[in-house]
Amino acid sequence: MARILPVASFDGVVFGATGDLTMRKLLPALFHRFRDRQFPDSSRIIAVARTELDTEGYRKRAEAALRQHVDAASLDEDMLTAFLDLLRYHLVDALGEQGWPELVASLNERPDQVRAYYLATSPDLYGTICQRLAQHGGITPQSRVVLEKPIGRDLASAQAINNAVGAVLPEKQIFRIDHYLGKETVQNLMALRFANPIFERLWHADTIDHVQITVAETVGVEGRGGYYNGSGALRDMVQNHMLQLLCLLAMESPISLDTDAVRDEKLKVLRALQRVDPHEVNGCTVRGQYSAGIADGRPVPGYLADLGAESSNTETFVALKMQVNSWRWAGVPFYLRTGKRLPRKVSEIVVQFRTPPFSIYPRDQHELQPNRLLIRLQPAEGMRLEMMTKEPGPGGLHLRPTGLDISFEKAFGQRYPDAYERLLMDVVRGNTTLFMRRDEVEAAWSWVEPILQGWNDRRDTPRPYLAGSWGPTAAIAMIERDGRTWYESFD
Ligand SMILES: NC(=O)C1=CN([C@@H]2O[C@H](COP(=O)(O)OP(=O)(O)OC[C@H]3O[C@@H](n4cnc5c(N)ncnc54)[C@H](OP(=O)(O)O)[C@@H]3O)[C@@H](O)[C@H]2O)C=CC1
Ligand SMILES: O=C1O[C@H](COP(=O)(O)O)[C@@H](O)[C@H](O)[C@H]1O
Repeated sequence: MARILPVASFDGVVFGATGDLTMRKLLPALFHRFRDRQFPDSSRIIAVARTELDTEGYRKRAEAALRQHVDAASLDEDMLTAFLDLLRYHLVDALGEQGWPELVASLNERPDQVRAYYLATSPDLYGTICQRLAQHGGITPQSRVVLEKPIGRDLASAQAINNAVGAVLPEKQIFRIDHYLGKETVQNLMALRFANPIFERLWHADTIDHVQITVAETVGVEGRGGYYNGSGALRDMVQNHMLQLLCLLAMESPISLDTDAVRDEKLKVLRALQRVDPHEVNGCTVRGQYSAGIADGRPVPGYLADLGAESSNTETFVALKMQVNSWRWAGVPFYLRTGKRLPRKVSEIVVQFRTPPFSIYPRDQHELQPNRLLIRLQPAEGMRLEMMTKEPGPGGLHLRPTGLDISFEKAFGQRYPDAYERLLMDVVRGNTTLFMRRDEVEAAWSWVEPILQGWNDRRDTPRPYLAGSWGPTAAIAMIERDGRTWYESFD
């Protein structure tokens, strides 16, 4: 069983409490932590939104969401009742006056309590919510604010949000969440690299041919079109999750596990990314938008039908070829791809090692060289080192690729907590290690912006791809032009 490190009693305030993220991710995560008695029942979870509800009405919505999103084996009825008792609802319009005095008065009944404000709303509201909280006396020395990604939609809006929030709270009390950093398998990337000298010796342009990062989803836009259509795959997934994965793969070893030591090294990678000038987007980016096809074995509509729109220039898929300008990575391409309505839900990293031009083995055997490390972030979390082995038995020499496999479930024999479970508890602890620092967010936007500009300058439209396919064929062409191919593990 995983070690449970209890946290202090807290007041958690969720703005956006009737939304998809709260119902599908935040409440289930808090329930699991409560069920494991990681926080005391003197804590309060205060739900905030505009919808006309009272606390009883909100508890009913929360119960329905928990019954839908928490596995039945974990849904102990007594625990569920006790958890729902922690919930309170406040009707507050972030842009209006209604509800603010009552909300803050309720919170200030316990002025010394750890107070975590989770902003699960559109990023446009982050500054206003923080300013209103300050105006009404809701910011205390024990207050933290959690900002969901993407923070803004470009560098300027990100800076404006960071300035507005930073005017109310110091950096160490601002938690910019990227839930991928809460995934155990993502945290394990640092252990893989910096706790295993064997890999650190190989982690270099001399031995690595290229790296692939795939974050594939089978879902479509799922009713989130209002947000997603203004975002697209580049802002939604690359500017945050995938660049964070790339940072952890490419960074130098931090001098310690101290929060800023780790974040300093990630920042260096973001600043070393080869800038894609707007006129270069064609050669190193591919955009796609899913059309009607098949998902999870059933017919599904295309993005426009999901959106209820006649047209949209929003990409639901993006593939990129990137370079990190450092001595370690010079000349090693990083291929990234992410999309909705792809054939499988999988997040996977492939480190392809170089195959030497010479071998003592026959050429037809030599060319089979897998010679790669697979890191499966989800599902079936684990790793596989693919290597050549001699087929047993007589009849000449035959080599076969096989794998050295680690299944984290088998190795550790326990439930993997959802990323939000760990991150929410770190917010209560005040531990910002697994959160993004302001300069990281802004450096990521600085790299993404010229690509957005290039697409805009070219009036680029996303290529259609069948739902259930691996995206536009141009994404395959992009990597195959370099004599490589996307790796698709089907186990
Ligand atoms: N959903 C997901 O899977 C993920 C979402 N995110 C991020 O989380 C945030 C929320 O996303 P999501 O839950 O999908 O969005 P939704 O549109 O589902 O929910 C938005 C929430 O904000 C509330 N809200 C809107 N306007 C106001 C206002 N003026 N005052 C107070 N509350 C308001 C809405 O409630 P009401 O209308 O009742 O006021 C609703 O609860 C976004 O920033 C998104 O990028 C990040 C990762 C994943
Ligand atoms: O942040 C987001 O992530 C989810 C995918 O998260 P995962 O943990 O299931 O891989 C994605 O569906 C959503 O569009 C995006 O906003």
